[in-house]
Amino acid sequence: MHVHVNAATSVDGKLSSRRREQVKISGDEDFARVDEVRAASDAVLVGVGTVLADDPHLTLDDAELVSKRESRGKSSHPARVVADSRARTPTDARILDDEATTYVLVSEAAPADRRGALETAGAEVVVAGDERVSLPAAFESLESHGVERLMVEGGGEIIFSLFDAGLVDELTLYVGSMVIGGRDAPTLADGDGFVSAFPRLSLQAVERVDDGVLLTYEC
Ligand SMILES: NC(=O)c1ccc[n+]([C@@H]2O[C@H](COP(=O)([O-])OP(=O)(O)OC[C@H]3O[C@@H](n4cnc5c(N)ncnc54)[C@H](OP(=O)(O)O)[C@@H]3O)[C@@H](O)[C@H]2O)c1
Ligand SMILES: Nc1nc(=O)c(N)c(NC[C@H](O)[C@H](O)[C@H](O)COP(=O)(O)O)[nH]1
Repeated sequence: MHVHVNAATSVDGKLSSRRREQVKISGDEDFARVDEVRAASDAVLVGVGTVLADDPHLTLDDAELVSKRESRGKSSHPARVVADSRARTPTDARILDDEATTYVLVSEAAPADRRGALETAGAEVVVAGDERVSLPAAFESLESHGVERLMVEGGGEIIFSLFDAGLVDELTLYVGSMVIGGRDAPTLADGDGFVSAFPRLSLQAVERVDDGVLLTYEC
């Protein structure tokens, strides 16, 4: 499976503010590019932290991209995936509407009633891992459902885990020309952080987009 992480940060590496509320870092051109990356993917993944903070929809905004997918025999939108060990996704989350298939990756620790509630709300629940979602095992399961290209839209906890597990193939990072600051504001890669064996990336392209910079890396 090809795993493409896309994110937008401030110049100081923050994904949002210390309030963990969504901050519009990208401009129109970058959001249009994000829509194209979504359209080229079989599924789009976020961590449950992003679902709780942003309540994202993760479908395509551009009707032309929807028709192009349909003409290629694909579903109208990529599937949506949330990594959610304890099945905390609210049943009224926007990702659980019927516009696209939604997989909720949970661990064995997820309470049975929460799993059931998510299934009733239309989610396909995938169990992988004991306490926390095992990303390698969950990705194998997604592959068996036909997911060959996976886009990851954050946040910082899940992105760290993906780098830690060596699962990232490509990173596109939009750096907006703004400072967010705050020692408790989420960054591109949070988790425990690395103290050695830092993942090294190979810079492929640097491009001016909106009033910021788009960096493309092979990982
Ligand atoms: N600017 C951007 O591009 C962008 C993109 C996305 C999000 N954001 C911002 O980022 C913030 C949310 O980021 P976040 O770091 O709090 O949340 P996150 O990475 O979206 O979700 C983290 C949660 O995912 C769950 N998870 C399940 N399996 C995991 C695993 N193997 N490794 C790590 N986590 C796993 C954990 O909860 P359980 O232990 O309960 O499973 C964890 O707390 C919000 O402020 C949002 O606005 C910004
Ligand atoms: N590329 C990007 N630039 C930003 O400035 C920003 N704040 C996000 N944030 C990503 C986060 O996951 C959002 O929740 C989804 O981008 C919302 O997706 P929807 O429009 O609801 O489909 N992503």
